[in-house]
Amino acid sequence: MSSKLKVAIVGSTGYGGVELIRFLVHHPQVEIVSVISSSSAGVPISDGFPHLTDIVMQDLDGVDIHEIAAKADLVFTATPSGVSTQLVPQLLDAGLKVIDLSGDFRLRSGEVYEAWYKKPAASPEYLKQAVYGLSEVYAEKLAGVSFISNPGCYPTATLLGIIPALEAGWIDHRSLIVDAKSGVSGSGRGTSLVSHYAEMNENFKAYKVNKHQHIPEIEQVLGDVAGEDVTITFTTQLVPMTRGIMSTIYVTLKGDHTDQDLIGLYRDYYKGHPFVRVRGEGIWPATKEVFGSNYCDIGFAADARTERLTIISVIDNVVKGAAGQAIQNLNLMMGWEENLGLGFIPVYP
Ligand SMILES: NC(=O)C1=CN([C@@H]2O[C@H](COP(=O)(O)OP(=O)(O)OC[C@H]3O[C@@H](n4cnc5c(N)ncnc54)[C@H](OP(=O)(O)O)[C@@H]3O)[C@@H](O)[C@H]2O)C=CC1
Ligand SMILES: CC(=O)N[C@@H](CCC(=O)OP(=O)(O)O)C(=O)O
Repeated sequence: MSSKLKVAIVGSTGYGGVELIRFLVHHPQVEIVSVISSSSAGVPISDGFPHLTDIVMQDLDGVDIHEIAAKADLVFTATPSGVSTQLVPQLLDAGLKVIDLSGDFRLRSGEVYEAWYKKPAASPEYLKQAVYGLSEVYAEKLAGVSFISNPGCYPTATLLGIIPALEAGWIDHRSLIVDAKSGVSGSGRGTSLVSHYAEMNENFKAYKVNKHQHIPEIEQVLGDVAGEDVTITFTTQLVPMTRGIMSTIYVTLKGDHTDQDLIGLYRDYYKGHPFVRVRGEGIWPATKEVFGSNYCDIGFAADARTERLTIISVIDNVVKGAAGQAIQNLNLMMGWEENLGLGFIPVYP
């Protein structure tokens, strides 16, 4: 009998699900017992994803709660928002641990969720069970819990870039402007006009400006850190690349803080957390430097002339923004080393 943790993945045919498989196959404490699809049950997963040939040869299972509970200890739900709302409560009631990658359980208020996602919210009873899994910030709260709500991709890059300076009182949160760009895989595998090659190639496009569903998620966490309401100006843009998010943050500095001060502050804050890397003075991170990895890389430019600070934070949206952080959270939940199964060097070039 294997003593490994038995995990199932719902949404295993999506970008987040397939990336979970890529990492979990090498995780020393985990066995993937079920890869699940609501539309292709019975089909070998390698039929749809030939890159898994001879590596993962399981047939896809259907979404059957009793069957999942009979096989697994923990379920990753890599499902679209609106699906997890219904699915996760059933999994929890069946005694399973859950790590949900969607936006359905990140916001504490169901009313706020409905206002931004334009979908019915999960019931408050389950919303309050979710622990928000921004790994480096909430590591201690994640140990031993049964239900983690994984952060959004834009919030991960943005919050990791802002929180140390906000907590130290070095920035004026009323002046926060976030200019964020994402690769196209951020919109999932389903075909849409957005990801159509002819629409996206040779194009650079803003969307959901000041209306993006990740705004209340970022504001909720920053409000907790600041101890008062925080609002941000937030522009999201689609870049013609497959993976990667760059969040460029502009904020007014409180006091005379140099790049070296900021580098020291952030290195101290993230000490012991291997996946946040702080660049040296005058070196700003690029999305390629984290491609395929769980790193979040951060660089600074403090400007004494304008009294403003520019923070640049990059992640791979499918890894640190989704599957990688979900596995990091699994490790924290189970009391394992934070980087177990995630020790990949970014793919370069
Ligand atoms: N892509 C990214 O960079 C990020 C994604 N996320 C979030 O993670 C989640 C997954 O995203 P992503 O993998 O990109 O999305 P995809 O669209 O690529 O995949 C979603 C998967 O969910 C499955 N699914 C759809 N409806 C149902 C249903 N009713 N019941 C069970 N499964 C269903 C589909 O598979 P099938 O039809 O086979 O069931 C599909 O493959 C989303 O909530 C997304 O917002 C979060 C951060 C970053
Ligand atoms: C490029 C792109 O389209 N990205 C998606 C991110 C979706 C996502 O991660 O959605 P939730 O976290 O809210 O579930 C978007 O901007 O809506």
